[in-house]
Amino acid sequence: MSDRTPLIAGNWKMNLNHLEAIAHVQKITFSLTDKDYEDVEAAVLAPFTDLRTLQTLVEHDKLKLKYGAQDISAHDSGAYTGEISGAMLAKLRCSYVAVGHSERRQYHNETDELCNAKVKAAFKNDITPILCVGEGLEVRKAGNQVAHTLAQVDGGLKDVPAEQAERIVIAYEPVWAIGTGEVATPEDAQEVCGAIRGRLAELYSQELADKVRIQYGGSVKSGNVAAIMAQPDVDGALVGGACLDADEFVKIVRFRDQ
Ligand SMILES: O=C[C@H](O)COP(=O)(O)O
Repeated sequence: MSDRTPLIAGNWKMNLNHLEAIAHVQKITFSLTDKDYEDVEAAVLAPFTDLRTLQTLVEHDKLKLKYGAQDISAHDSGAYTGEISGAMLAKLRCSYVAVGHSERRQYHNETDELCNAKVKAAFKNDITPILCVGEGLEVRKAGNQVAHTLAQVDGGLKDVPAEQAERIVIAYEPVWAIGTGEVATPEDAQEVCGAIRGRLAELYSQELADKVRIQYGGSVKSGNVAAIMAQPDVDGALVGGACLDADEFVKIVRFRDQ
């Protein structure tokens, strides 16, 4: 049994404006008890426009729910219209930021090199990056999911020192399982999550690899989360669609009861 605290993070994607965010977070946090937070870390990754509201709500009501952003600029500041820097996110006390989500890789052509720069920007500002990796359907059909995903891990962690890498969260999200209802089997998730931990041991050390939390993402729901979380190298879930229903998200956080 590992001593890694599971991280259940809800990625709101481009949903919930700042007013809807208040109602949603109030519903979640009204349900979650101190006991829930003892066992599991729960977080939401919200649109940029919600973050100030979340900060105010969380700090004022002393909520234990963590929050973060869905993207970060690779740059510190300057003429980068539309981008949001790590320093800005840190000022809003974001704990986490997603880096290289497949939707950013697909629609914004984000490369491993850019993801690497974003991982470094997050650490520079003391924000924990959730580095998203995972293969598309063609790669899976060809049986190359492990090699493909490990190459993304290598790229994202290039020149990241051990004292930072030990705090990273890696989310394995097979693209074919995102938003499709097509969930990977627990064995599929374990195969790649286990390989990711093995690669971390090669790149750094077994001790470091044993500290890093590796999430699974892709059509996670209350009905399938327990079997996925039972895998030895799965330490959490990155939840998309199902996290938009507060009751469902709470059930996922309570995966041990499912
Ligand atoms: O970030 C979350 C993932 O993209 C999974 O989304 P999904 O749960 O809607 O499949």
